Amino acid sequence: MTLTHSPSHQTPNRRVLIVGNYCHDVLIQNNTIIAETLGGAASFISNVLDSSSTSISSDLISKVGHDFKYHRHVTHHRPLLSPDKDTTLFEAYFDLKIGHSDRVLKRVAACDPILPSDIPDSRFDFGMAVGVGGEILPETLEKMVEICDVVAVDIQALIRVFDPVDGEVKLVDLRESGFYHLMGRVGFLKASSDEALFMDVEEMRRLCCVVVTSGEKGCRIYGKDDEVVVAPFVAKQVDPTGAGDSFLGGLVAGLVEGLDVPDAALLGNFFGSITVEHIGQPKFDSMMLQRVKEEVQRRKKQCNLSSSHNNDHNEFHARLSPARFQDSPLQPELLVNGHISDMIGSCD
Ligand SMILES: Nc1ncnc2c1ncn2[C@@H]1O[C@H](COP(=O)(O)OP(=O)(O)OP(=O)(O)O)[C@@H](O)[C@H]1O
Ligand SMILES: O[C@H]1[C@H](O)[C@@H](O)[C@H](O)[C@@H](O)[C@H]1O
Repeated sequence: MTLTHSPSHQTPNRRVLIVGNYCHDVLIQNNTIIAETLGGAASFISNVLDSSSTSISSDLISKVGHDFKYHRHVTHHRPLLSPDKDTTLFEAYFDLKIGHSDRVLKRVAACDPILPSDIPDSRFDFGMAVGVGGEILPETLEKMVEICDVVAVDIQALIRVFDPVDGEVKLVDLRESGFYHLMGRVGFLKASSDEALFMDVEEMRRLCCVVVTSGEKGCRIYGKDDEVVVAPFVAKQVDPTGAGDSFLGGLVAGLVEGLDVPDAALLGNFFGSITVEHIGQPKFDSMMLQRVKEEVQRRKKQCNLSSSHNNDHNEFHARLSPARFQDSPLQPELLVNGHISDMIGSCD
């Protein structure tokens, strides 16, 4: 996979298939529940795709249980109901940090897996395998790579295992995950820097485009022959939940629009940075979205006219930055990175 742009001949309304369960997220600090929100990578991703592009028509395959609380929030993408099951539930403990990770996650309930037969027998331009609680099976991913031209995978869908007693999320090496044999058929593999420790990046980049996100530092793209660091946007973080999901939504929105991979990843950084400023799903400002759409179209035109545009990457960042602050009540010069505890402090 090359990282440079080849003029796209895309048709409007490209079909994207998003596969992964919605979940209930409970955020906990100091033995206190700080927030309960709709979660699941699929929900964050569809929020970005639906708001950022008019050229995408997305199908979302997700399962929830009888207790699902957010039917009114997901009217565009109704989940399948597993009446005998609970909705997948994660508790995120922000005061139990281990190593580099910013929170300890426990899967307290798990809904049904998504089976190949739950996925339509139809063709898609793009597939996104974005499970959170082990709901994507190897045979599910196999069907996705068969029916989608390109598949983007979040490694969290493949390498998570769950403690049998308290549900704590642990990671296994990708080689031992049961998905390893499918990696040569995947287009994009996204991992956070913690998750990237559970794969051999040098090996994977020969099979697919690897994107490693690093929170406030942005991300790094590993193509077969080249490597690019993509700069972050400044944000005041109150809750990191969903940053990686919104990043992936922005990346795929950019790719579907015909941007090259680094530019699409910049769009990913953009939506990731907005997400950390909100608890739960961010609601994007309509003027900000309009500005982003205009900048994406402008960038596409610029790239189609020139084959040596890669140095303009910084310019795209500079043009998106002001749009970024249309969504924030804060002025750019006042923004510093903070943590969820800052938010809790201000709520007291
Ligand atoms: N504090 C921050 N400031 C600016 N941008 C951020 C920040 N945190 C995350 N981002 C953006 O979001 C992207 C994804 O974040 P991160 O690397 O934390 O993913 P993740 O660990 O998969 O997230 P999560 O599991 O919380 O959804 C980053 O590459 C970056 O662009
Ligand atoms: O809603 C969140 C989000 O989707 C995160 O990306 C995932 O790591 C969590 O498990 C989930 O609860």
